[in-house]
Amino acid sequence: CSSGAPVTQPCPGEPVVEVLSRPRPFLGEHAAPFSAFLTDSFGRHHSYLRISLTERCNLRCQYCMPEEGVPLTPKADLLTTEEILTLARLFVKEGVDKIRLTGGEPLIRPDVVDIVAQLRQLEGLRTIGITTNGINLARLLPQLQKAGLSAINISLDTLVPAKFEFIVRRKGFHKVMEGIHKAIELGYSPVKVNCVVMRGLNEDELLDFVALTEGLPLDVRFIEYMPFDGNKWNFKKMVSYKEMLDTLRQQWPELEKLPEEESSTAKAFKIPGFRGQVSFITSMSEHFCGTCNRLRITADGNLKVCLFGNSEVSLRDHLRAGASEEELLRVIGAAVGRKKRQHAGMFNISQMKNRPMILIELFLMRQDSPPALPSTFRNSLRVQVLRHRVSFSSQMVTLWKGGGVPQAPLVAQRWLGSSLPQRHFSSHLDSDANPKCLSPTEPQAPAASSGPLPDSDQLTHVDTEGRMAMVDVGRKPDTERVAVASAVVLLGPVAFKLIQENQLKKGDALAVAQLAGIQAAKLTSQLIPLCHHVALSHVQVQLELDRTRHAAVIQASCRARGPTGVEMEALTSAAVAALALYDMCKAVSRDIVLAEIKLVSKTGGQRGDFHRT
Ligand SMILES: Nc1nc2c(ncn2[C@@H]2O[C@H](COP(=O)(O)OP(=O)(O)OP(=O)(O)O)[C@@H](O)[C@H]2O)c(=O)[nH]1
Ligand SMILES: C[S@@+](CC[C@H](N)C(=O)[O-])C[C@H]1O[C@@H](n2cnc3c(N)ncnc32)[C@H](O)[C@@H]1O
Ligand code: SF4
Ligand code: SF4
Repeated sequence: CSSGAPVTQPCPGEPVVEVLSRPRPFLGEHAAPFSAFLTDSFGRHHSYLRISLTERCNLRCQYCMPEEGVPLTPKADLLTTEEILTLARLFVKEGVDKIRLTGGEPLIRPDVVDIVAQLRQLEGLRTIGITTNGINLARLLPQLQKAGLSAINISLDTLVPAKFEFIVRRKGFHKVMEGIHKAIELGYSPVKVNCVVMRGLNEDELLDFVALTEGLPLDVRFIEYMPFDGNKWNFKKMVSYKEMLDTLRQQWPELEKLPEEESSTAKAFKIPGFRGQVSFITSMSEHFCGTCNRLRITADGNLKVCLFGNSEVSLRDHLRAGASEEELLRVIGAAVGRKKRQHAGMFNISQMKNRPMILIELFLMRQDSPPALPSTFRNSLRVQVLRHRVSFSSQMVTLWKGGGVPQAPLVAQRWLGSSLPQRHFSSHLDSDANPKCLSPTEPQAPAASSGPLPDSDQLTHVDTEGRMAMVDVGRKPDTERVAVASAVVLLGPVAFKLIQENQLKKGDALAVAQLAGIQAAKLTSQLIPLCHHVALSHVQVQLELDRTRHAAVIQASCRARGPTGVEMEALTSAAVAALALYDMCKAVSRDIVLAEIKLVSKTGGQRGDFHRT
């Protein structure tokens, strides 16, 4: 999940979950072993870290960003500069020697020059690169170069200004060209130009792009169009590497293949006598996962071990919870250890959920919206039920006002089900039956019914006539509530090994259990009869393998601001994640024990904090 409440430390007395030792390639007598934390179970060393500096962008490229835009993470949830540098320092200490700053558009982050300058101080970091759309490049490059920027990749998908505006939905062609020339002038070599090739859009410009390399020291890189949420990827729109190569060879039969660079995304070629070169990034038709050395940190602080994997872990939450370096490394090591051998294949990844590209570098789409909704609506629908009130994202309002989905209020109400009385809903519609957009920071509407608070010596779940009743929490003050619960699944050696190697026939058990836990937290009020519906602001479920016990240790953490706590959400989440793990493994063993479901900590309630000792 993208979100995640501050993660608590393992409790004293809890079993220590060790990082699994992974096979390491032979390194020679004198070479220092590469960090085990950054080595995955296939022996790949992750020495290249991509950090997204922002989710924002001054362009709107069709292949990267859904037309209706992307919901942005609140600023407070994005990594601060200090957090970025702390993480970078840690990764570099462990052996990362190349960092690429990306985004969104990294050059719209106001302190980008300062970030480069501070990264430059990190001993062991050999390359600091940026991937940019080039709009602000000419202006910033001199300062960036002085600060220590060593490599530049610039995106440009067409050499026709009018087409540029169509593809990126903004103006700016000439600024990008100016940026490219500035990079050449300042001595960057080669200047890499990234061109995403889409059939019917720009595949007719391949030769024009190659022609640029005759006189300029460019590496023009043709990129196969990749599928991400909301980018309308379609196999027919993708132009494969082989097809592009054929087109080039017809014009330049002498095209020469250059030696492969280790762990590079690109296959490079050169036309003899040309100053520059041409490359192909073949993520779709010929993946290069075997030599993958990349990790990513998203702008909201999640570690994403694979571009096409949707498993993420929040380093931000661990940092903010005061995790020590060792604890952070343990979390990083566990995530790297779970990295898959390769991506799931072109067609599978086009079916799976992943962030839109602009946010990769979690936005977990609501997956529980009713299937009857038109997909554009489903993807952009963001409705929050904040105890007795409903708020809609501005994006949603635009859609509505644009007449896209006139039945939206009804549909949303159906989605929310009967849990929300009509009056609460309609009070947020204006006289034209359009929703009023309330931001989550606006004062909350008073609770609809707020009877007396229960007496402390009264049974809280029984009314004065002895019937079952929910506690009325309407008058309790809203406070920030966090609860963490855990569960242990004793898998036995057979299921443990299969999970560890991700070899279960049913698929990635840890990922399924994690999602089940997140879903369960959201559904708690529907499962536990007298439990209130709580508008959760974060749910995080983490699973780690404990080799000593052949167990999976689950930790679920829930956060909400409100008058009632979230321990039931955290407990339900951990319990259901454990059940889901059982379900994934029952075909290989029934000797699986679900154990130790317990509350680890709870903060923010009137009765004081609880920490299990
Ligand atoms: N499959 C896969 N493709 C990637 C990954 N990182 C980048 N790419 C592809 O490479 C393209 C260009 O990305 P860049 O930001 O220029 O990064 P790069 O290719 O790693 O750049 P260099 O560091 O110069 O090698 C992207 O559009 C992707 O198609 C990755 O981790 N996995
Ligand atoms: C997400 S952008 C971020 C950096 C910067 N804003 C830029 O455009 O260069 C990083 C790279 O991903 C590429 N990209 C984005 N969406 C893609 C897609 N669907 N398929 C292939 N490459 C994509 C972009 O062209 C760009 O080169
Ligand atoms: S590819 Fe880069 S420039 Fe284009 S929308 Fe995505 S982040 Fe912005
Ligand atoms: S798809 Fe995943 S494993 Fe493959 S190269 Fe990209 S990040 Fe690495």
